[in-house]
Amino acid sequence: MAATGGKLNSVREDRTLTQNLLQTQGFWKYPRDSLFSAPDSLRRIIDLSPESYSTISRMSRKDEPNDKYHMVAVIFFILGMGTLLPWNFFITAIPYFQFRLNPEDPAGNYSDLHVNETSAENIHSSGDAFNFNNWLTLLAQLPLLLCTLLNSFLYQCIPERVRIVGSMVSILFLFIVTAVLVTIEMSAQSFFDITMATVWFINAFCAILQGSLFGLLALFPQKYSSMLLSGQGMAGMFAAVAMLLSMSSGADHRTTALGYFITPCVGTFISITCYLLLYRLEFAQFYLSKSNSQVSKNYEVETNTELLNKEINGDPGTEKKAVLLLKDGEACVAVEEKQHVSICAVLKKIWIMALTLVIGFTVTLSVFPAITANVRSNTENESWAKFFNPVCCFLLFNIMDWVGRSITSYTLWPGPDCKYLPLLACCRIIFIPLFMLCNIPNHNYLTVIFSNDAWFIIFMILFSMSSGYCISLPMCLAPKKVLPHESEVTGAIMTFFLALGLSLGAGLSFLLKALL
Ligand SMILES: O=c1[nH]cnc2c1ncn2[C@@H]1O[C@H](CO)[C@@H](O)[C@H]1O
Repeated sequence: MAATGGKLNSVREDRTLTQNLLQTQGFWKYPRDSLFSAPDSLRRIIDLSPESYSTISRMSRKDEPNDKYHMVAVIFFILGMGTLLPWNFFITAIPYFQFRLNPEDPAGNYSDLHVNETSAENIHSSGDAFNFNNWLTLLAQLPLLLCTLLNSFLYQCIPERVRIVGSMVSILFLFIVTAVLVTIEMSAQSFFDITMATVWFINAFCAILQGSLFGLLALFPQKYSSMLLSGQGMAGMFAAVAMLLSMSSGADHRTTALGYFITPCVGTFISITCYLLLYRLEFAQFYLSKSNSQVSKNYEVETNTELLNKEINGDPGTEKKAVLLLKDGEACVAVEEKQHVSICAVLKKIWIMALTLVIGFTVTLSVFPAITANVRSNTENESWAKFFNPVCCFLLFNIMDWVGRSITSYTLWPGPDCKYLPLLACCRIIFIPLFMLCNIPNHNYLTVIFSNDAWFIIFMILFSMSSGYCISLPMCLAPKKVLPHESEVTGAIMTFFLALGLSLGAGLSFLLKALL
């Protein structure tokens, strides 16, 4: 009895010591080296076999690999780009698609689209009969919503490698189809139908890819998630630069479009190679092996449960269990609890963030790109008019969106407890009428008020920067509102609301287009 009392006191001492060091995620965490110095008494209580102890010692001290040349970080950046290449390459090529859907001018040069007054009007009178921008936005975002839901079931029955490689190979195939379509002559209706089917499937695979990659990232330290998000932001800039390069090549519209669509084929191929390479890198293998229960068992040692559980539970017979394991390369004493996560309880805590995210994406997608892609320059300068929309709409949006997202690395104003976040996000609704009153040819009901190009540029800078910030802020704040064991569910809920906001915005764009 006396001996037991002594041991419990030691645990208490160690717990205070380690709680002072670091208390996160239900883990009493020991910085790697302190496990082997400070908690001797605890090691006595934890019934550690010499074999297990040496495994942990070897793993945590010597065998934890480095991310050599930041290879794994770069790979996640490229994979992030890969997930948003389809969406960005399709929206940036809107002028090309509008040209193909304009049956009255099949031999024209789509690079001249913004210069040639007659051509631009044709696009609005005939090409837009298909409502191309709106359908493109809707048929890209709806499968995202559906497949994000589907992926939450698929992950149980299809292995992650099959899902990731399978979706990337399918995306590559569909991009090849899009590039081949450039060279084939066909009726506008057939071209529209095939393109829309391609957009639907390519974005469905993209959603599975995105969901699976986020699942994979849960095994890696936080830094790697930021790399993937940065890569996603870069995809839009990549598409805009590819469009500008192909337009400035001076080639005819077919060659220009072919060159443009071959770029994402190469990009997707590089993404597939990078993903396969990931499994060969020691650093990645180290984290990926955590998903393999066989391997992780090697690093998890059950403790002298009866004794320690009495201490952690207060009374015996509850579901808590003490284990020694490795987390992020550090040896930890963890209290494993069977904690039941209620989606409703999590939703109650994060609904303000979820609503802000939905409003942010709804406002953005309601006008970008469906409305903004139609804005034309009102200058006489031909070269400026030709590059106006690709530069001031797509390139500018993607750069400033990325800047807005990056601001959240420095400040999270107005903080997690602000109840007015959705109201702040609602302020962005003002951009909807502002863009609708810009220089868009063939207004039906509205008139052009902001005809000067400078207005459009100013609106675009404010709109895209606030968009990036409004989207990134709730994504960063939501995990701060929940308990550590609820963070995985929180991530899944926020991904669902992200897709919901994108789809609502895409739907709303039809209404706004009709009001133009
Ligand atoms: O699948 C997606 N996941 C995350 N963000 C997306 C996705 N599709 C579009 N956007 C975001 O929507 C805005 C307009 O293009 C951009 O911020 C882009 O990153």
